[in-house]
Amino acid sequence: MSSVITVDEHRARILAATTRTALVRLPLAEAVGRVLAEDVVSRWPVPLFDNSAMDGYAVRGVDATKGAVLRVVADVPAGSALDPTIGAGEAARIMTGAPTPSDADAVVPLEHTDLGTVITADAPATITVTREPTAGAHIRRVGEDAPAGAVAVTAGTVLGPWQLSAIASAGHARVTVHRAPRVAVVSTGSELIDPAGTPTRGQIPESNSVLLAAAVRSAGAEVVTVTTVADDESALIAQLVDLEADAVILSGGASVGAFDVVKSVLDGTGTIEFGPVAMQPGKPQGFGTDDAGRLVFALPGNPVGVAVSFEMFVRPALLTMAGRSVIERPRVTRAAATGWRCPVGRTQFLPAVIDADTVRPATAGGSGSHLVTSLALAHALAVVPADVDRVDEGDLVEVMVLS
Ligand SMILES: Nc1nc2c(c(=O)[nH]1)N[C@H]1C(S)=C(S)[C@@H](COP(=O)(O)OP(=O)(O)OC[C@H]3O[C@@H](n4cnc5c(N)ncnc54)[C@H](O)[C@@H]3O)O[C@H]1N2
Ligand code: MOO
Repeated sequence: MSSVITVDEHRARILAATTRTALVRLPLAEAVGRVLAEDVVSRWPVPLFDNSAMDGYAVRGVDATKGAVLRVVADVPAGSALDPTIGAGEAARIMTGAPTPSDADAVVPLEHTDLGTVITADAPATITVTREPTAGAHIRRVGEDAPAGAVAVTAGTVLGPWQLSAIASAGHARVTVHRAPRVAVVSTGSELIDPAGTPTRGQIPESNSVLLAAAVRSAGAEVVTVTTVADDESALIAQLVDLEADAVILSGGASVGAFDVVKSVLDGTGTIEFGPVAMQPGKPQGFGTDDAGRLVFALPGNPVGVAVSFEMFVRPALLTMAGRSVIERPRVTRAAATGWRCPVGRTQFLPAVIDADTVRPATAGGSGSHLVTSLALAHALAVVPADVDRVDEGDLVEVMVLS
């Protein structure tokens, strides 16, 4: 893969090699962010039974005229299995969520009685109705949300808090989902030190693994290891042996430098190939499947290149592995608030700031792949085609929205 290929070609190659993870049964508490693999069918109607939407009194509507005095003959708290008989001129005190007695056809809220919301341990002997209920008032009917046997959540849905709540209500404590992809992050470079360290000449704080691990987690995948290794072939090989991962993301050492060990160690292993992709930043890329079947992404070391490469190549693959069908970021069109230069022959991905109408570079320094601080300001990537050499103020620009 030494001739230049396009971003789309590289992506297609990656996605062709990407398969979904195995199915697992997970308790609901562990399933947030996972993709549901099969429809979840409600075991019962939702709500399960007619119940009160208010704290108040279950009544026969015909009796509950304004000013009527009703005898309170029963007390029905939530969780009660009681189904008291309610005769003419009678009522049952009832709490929100409690099953409405079969004889009742309306609920009078506490506020619509002479006693108001003053609560006593025991139900009062009588109440006076101060506002007449409409027919069926404040009764939540069995199955009005969903009938028994209905599909509560469909296969393919990404499980968030609301979906998990619907599944629990449908009577299921576990779900069948695609297992979270397991990802190892390996930064390479003899110049890298811990961010809390004191750099001597030539050293810099290691930031790519911080970005990648956070990005992997944001994409709903699991980070199994995060390591930094020097530009040393045997150290890198030792690091890669026995990695329990579906995918390995490396940064640095992907280009043509004398000490680019990632390329020298991995090029030709399994299906892994290195070569330039017509993009800026992120030109030197390596990708393939290693002998253990793991997807290997060898990203260039420059931090903005790492950020862009993750967005364009790694994230879509991780989402595909996790069973997602939507793997693209939304794209919008905005007018450039200012002009900037673009590299001819490479699609430009520029960290950008957008508002309702405009897009502008996140940094005044242009699109350099080393401008790591610009990433903190950006929440979008401006995408400028390879044949454009500059964007002028007012030009319409396509933008990927990242958050
Ligand atoms: N003669 C040529 N030189 C370069 C070419 C080329 O085509 N011919 N391509 C340039 C481009 S474009 C890129 S991008 C870089 C990519 O090089 P590598 O993938 O080998 O990356 P490194 O050299 O290891 O690092 C580049 C840069 O990023 C810094 N870095 C690396 N890792 C980290 C990290 N974990 N945290 C923070 N910063 C990191 C590193 O110090 C370098 O400054 O090659 C060009 N050269
Ligand atoms: O492709 Mo490199 O990331 O432009 O500097």
